Amino acid sequence: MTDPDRSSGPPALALRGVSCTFVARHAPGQRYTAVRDVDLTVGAGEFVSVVGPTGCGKSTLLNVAAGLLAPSTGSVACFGRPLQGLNTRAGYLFQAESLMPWRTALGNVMAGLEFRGEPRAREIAEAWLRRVGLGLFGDRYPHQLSGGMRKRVSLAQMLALDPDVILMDEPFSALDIQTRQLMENEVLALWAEKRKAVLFITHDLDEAIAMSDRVVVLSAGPAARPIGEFRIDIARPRDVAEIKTTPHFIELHAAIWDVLREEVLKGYAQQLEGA
Ligand SMILES: Nc1ncnc2c1ncn2[C@@H]1O[C@H](COP(=O)(O)OP(=O)(O)OP(=O)(O)O)[C@@H](O)[C@H]1O
Repeated sequence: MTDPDRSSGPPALALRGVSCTFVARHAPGQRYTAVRDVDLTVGAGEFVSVVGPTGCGKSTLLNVAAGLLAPSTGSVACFGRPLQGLNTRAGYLFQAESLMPWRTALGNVMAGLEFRGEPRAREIAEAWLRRVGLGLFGDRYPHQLSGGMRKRVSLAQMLALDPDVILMDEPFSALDIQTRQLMENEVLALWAEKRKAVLFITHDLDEAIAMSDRVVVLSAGPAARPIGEFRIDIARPRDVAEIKTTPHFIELHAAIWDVLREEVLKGYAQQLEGA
């Protein structure tokens, strides 16, 4: 297995000195700095999670990496090239449902491939549906599938396009715990095959540790920034449910929670003030 530290070449993603300022939601004349001066890299083949209190700016950073949001200051590079507009080397998986309700599962997985003009769109989409365990469900519409199945279709849709960088924003948070653990294991198994760079956003520390090579902790906002970084030296392949009871996992959890706890309390207090 390749050690991401030893991979040569530029990182898959490099955010340098990134700040994002918005018009404040509750005070339109004022500006709100969500994140300030953030340096964040994801090496080629590396799985990096960002955790932080609610509203600290995790999704903002992901949107910057996706090219959906231009930072107010700072720069973003993907494999050494400055990002201009959408990050075309990245694939996304978001928390929200993203399937087209008027297309079947197969039709949804085929959509991006067709858009690209891929002549083997159907064949590739069928193969990916089988890979995510939905080979027999290609003709179902999203409303005829369970939440977990819909998430699998979204995963197949994203992976079928073979992105070099995968961006995930709390993709499994709406799923029940058993489905969630199955999906996490499946994502890890698929990831292990190709070792694409992953930037994974979650507020769930257990999930972050279980999945990642590295966990970055963001401070509470405003002007959130990374305040801790932890290498997760747990052997792979991992079973996300099983490793949570191992002494090393518990040790890592305690060390990261030690940094995160105060920020979570700050974030929670801010949320109550804003309510
Ligand atoms: N377009 C915008 N306009 C104004 N404020 C914004 C905008 N986007 C984000 N914000 C603010 O920036 C801060 C960071 O938001 P963001 O969604 O990145 O946080 P998060 O850490 O992903 O939150 P959560 O954990 O709740 O998903 C929040 O206070 C949010 O209200």
